[in-house]
Amino acid sequence: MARKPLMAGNWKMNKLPSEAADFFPEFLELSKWQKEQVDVVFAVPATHLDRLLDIGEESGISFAPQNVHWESAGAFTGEISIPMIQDLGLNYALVGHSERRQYFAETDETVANKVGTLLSAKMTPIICVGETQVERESDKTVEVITRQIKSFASKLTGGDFVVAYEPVWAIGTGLTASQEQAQDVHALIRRLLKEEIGEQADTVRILYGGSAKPANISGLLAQDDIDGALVGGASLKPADFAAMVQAAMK
Ligand SMILES: O=C(CO)COP(=O)(O)O
Repeated sequence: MARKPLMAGNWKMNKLPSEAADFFPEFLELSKWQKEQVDVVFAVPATHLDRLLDIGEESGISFAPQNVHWESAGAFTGEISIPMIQDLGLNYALVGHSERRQYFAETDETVANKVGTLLSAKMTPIICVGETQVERESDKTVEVITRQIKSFASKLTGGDFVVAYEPVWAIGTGLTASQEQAQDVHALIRRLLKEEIGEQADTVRILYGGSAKPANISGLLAQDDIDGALVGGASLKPADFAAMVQAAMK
């Protein structure tokens, strides 16, 4: 099953709104990105989204928030709703990033609620899962990934979604999962999805994240069940992310 690769950058809490637009001319020039071949999404701070709409329109790059709330409106100080994101004309949203789970008390249940509301709104969640170092070392990887996938499975009632496998021990550490380690978990995720949604699981894009960079991206993308990457640090540098998008076009 040929799945169109998706290369996503996650800027996390980096760059100022006034600096954000400067990134894209250089990225587009260096990458020679062909949008028919690869989808490109940047998850940026919410303060940047409005300023980037024109760039999205002209280039075909999709922009996304790094988090959303599952309720449509109400007394949730500091939160951003899915209708607000949709009102900007955006389609993707990152949910369940391990930094949200670790530092902001995001749980399997809140992730599932966000997935449900995004799919009801016909948006495309990019749902992050991944085990910690302690969990991997105690042979709990399969158990943790299974729990995380099953926690939102009941919300998968149609619509497009993306899963990002991000082993927590590989994020920002310079440690990348080996191609084989990553492929094993991606294949597990697809098997679990198949149990829930049947053959549609073959169309779901599963991204790898965790110290992905120009030097290791081709090997990762060559794996059967790795359909792209969710890139942190290397997505802040136009030349690095351009090289990674090029790798996905080959
Ligand atoms: O968390 C990540 C992307 O969401 C990965 O970050 P790094 O690519 O910096 O390891």
